Amino acid sequence: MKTAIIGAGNMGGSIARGLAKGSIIPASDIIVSNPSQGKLDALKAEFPALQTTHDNQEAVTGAEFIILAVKPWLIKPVLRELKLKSKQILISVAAGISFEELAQNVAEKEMTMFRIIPNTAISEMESMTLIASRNASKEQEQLMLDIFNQMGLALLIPEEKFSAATSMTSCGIAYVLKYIQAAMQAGIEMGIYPQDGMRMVAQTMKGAAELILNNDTHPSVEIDKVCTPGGITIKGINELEHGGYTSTIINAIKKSV
Ligand SMILES: NC(=O)C1=CN([C@@H]2O[C@H](COP(=O)(O)OP(=O)(O)OC[C@H]3O[C@@H](n4cnc5c(N)ncnc54)[C@H](O)[C@@H]3O)[C@@H](O)[C@H]2O)C=CC1
Ligand SMILES: O=C(O)[C@@H]1CCC=N1
Repeated sequence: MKTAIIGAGNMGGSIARGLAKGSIIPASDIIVSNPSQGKLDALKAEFPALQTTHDNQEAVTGAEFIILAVKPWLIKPVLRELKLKSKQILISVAAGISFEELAQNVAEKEMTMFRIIPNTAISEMESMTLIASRNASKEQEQLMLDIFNQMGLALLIPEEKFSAATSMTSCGIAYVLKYIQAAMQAGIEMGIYPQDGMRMVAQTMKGAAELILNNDTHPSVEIDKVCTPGGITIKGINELEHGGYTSTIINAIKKSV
């Protein structure tokens, strides 16, 4: 399944690496296009079978999948220059660019399209990837889920839920990292070295995520297990609430929509 990736930045580069490491699309089927050479050289050094080019049209010619991973404001000009065939499958990574806008910029308006939103943990094969489809068969949807489930966890959702879910997951990873940073700052004030604190908090966060994902439990159940009546955790939990923790997170996630 020849796959063209347009843009070799954070997303395009990570998707190329994830695909090449996975078992569905071999590296020799992947061609990545980018204007500058450095990122292409880095990809080629890791996966010698992968092909690279500076010419977007050369990349997409004959490709079954075309993954658009340029900045949102470049989607329109890049798409308008491409000559796409009705049988090709267009996959856009651009946040905030609707199927309707994509369709307006291609000749084949009814072609199969997907929108995907990974987060930056895709570089670790631990992305939460959102997928929406347009004019796709069940088999094509399943293939997309299979591909992106190899790079973490993938979920197919309707396009109208995309911006809310993007805020929770793709922007959300920055909010989660912000918690790690804040907890580290507290540790530093109390004499914990930043490098030690970073590992302590990151492993704590990974453990919290594993508790939820492995047991299908609810955060309130897990929080209850930590909070000994009259103990120390509930003092911190109540302080978080006095400081508007829950409300601030709700507002932050809604602000990014
Ligand atoms: N960074 C993130 O966390 C996420 C980004 N996205 C979306 O992914 C898309 C790409 O974002 P990033 O990878 O972060 O940006 P980036 O700036 O790291 O990568 C974009 C790449 O496109 C290349 N490029 C520029 N003009 C080009 C052209 N005419 N043809 C081919 N390549 C060209 C750039 O040289 C660069 O390597 C954006 O649309 C963004 O909304 C989606 C989810 C998460
Ligand atoms: O901040 C942004 O616009 C991009 C899209 C989702 C995550 N980062």
